[in-house]
Parts: sequence; structure tokens; C-alpha cells
Amino acid sequence: MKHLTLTPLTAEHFAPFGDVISTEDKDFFLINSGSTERYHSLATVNTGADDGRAIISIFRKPVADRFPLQVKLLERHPQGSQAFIPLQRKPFLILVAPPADAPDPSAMRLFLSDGRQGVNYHAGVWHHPLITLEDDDQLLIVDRQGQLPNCDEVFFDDADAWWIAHPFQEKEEGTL
Ligand SMILES: NC(=O)N[C@@H](O)C(=O)O
Ligand code: NI
Repeated sequence: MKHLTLTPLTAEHFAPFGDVISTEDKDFFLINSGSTERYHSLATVNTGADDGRAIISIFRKPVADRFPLQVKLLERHPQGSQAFIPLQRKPFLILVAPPADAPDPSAMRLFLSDGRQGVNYHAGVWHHPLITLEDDDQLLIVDRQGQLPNCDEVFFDDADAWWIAHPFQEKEEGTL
């Protein structure tokens, strides 16, 4: 079994795919009579052309993913960005590949949010649908709504599958 290894979720490592949404090591300015720190413009919402507009949603995933998880597909949103912001401080996994006509499995990168970090995928970045580690997880989503189709999916051959191990559990016996 080919397993993906984790890359540290830093602004630099994630830059080819989008933005890390976090207050850690970020500048802020004080507002509201000095009572509040504003971490300004951590990411930009791209709603593309035409009638695109930014919308805010919540993804609630009652059951966490099961591991080892086979990477069966990646998807992309060519018309706009998509941000995932944890609402319950639960760690979650992020699997991405650079923008291209088709995803390059060898260029896939796996990241782990510590539950405080969010991510904003730039338009066209290939990514796996939300991968959660704990039941009943909820994340705030900021992405695009419009008339143009905005979700391309590419499915991989089971015979040459990549797998994801649970980041906090020992690999099952017999896995590489
Ligand atoms: N389809 C949808 O709204 N969700 C995906 O885009 C995803 O990245 O989880
Ligand atoms: Ni998506």
C-alpha cells in the first residue's frame, strides 16, 4: 500500500495550494477601543467572473472517515476559492495537488490542521473532499455560488491507489 506522508501545515508549504487561515505568528491591529485584535485579510475569497458571489456554509460530518483511507478521487473548483475553517477545534486532514488539467498523484501533498488552522484553496487547486478524524465535526465554508459549473472530479484507478493513514493511530499490521 502506498501511503502519503504528512507535510507540516505552514504558509510556505501550503502556498502552492492556497492560504493557511490562522492567527499564529500573524500580525494584527487593535480595534474596538483596543479590546480586540484584528487579524486582517488572512485570505482572499475569489468568486471568479460572471455571477459568482461568496457564500458562507457549514459542513457537518456526523461520522469521521475510516482509515486507512483510499484516495479514490480529487476535485477542483475552477471558478473560485474554497475555505475550510474548523468550528470545533478538531484536527482534520487536507489533501491537495497543484492546479493542472488533471491532478498529478505524484504531486499530492497531505497536511494536518491542528484544529485551529483553516485553509483556503485557491481556484483550480485539486483537493480531496473534506477528511475528518472525529465524529460530528463541523467546519465553516466560504466559497462561490454561481451559474457556471464549479466542481470537476477525477477518479483514480483502484489498482494503483494511494492511501492515507490516521495521523494519530498506529498503522495496522501489514501496512507499509
Ligand atoms: N462539494 C462540496 O461542497 N464539498 C467539496 O467541495 C469539498 O471540498 O469538500
Ligand atoms: Ni471542494
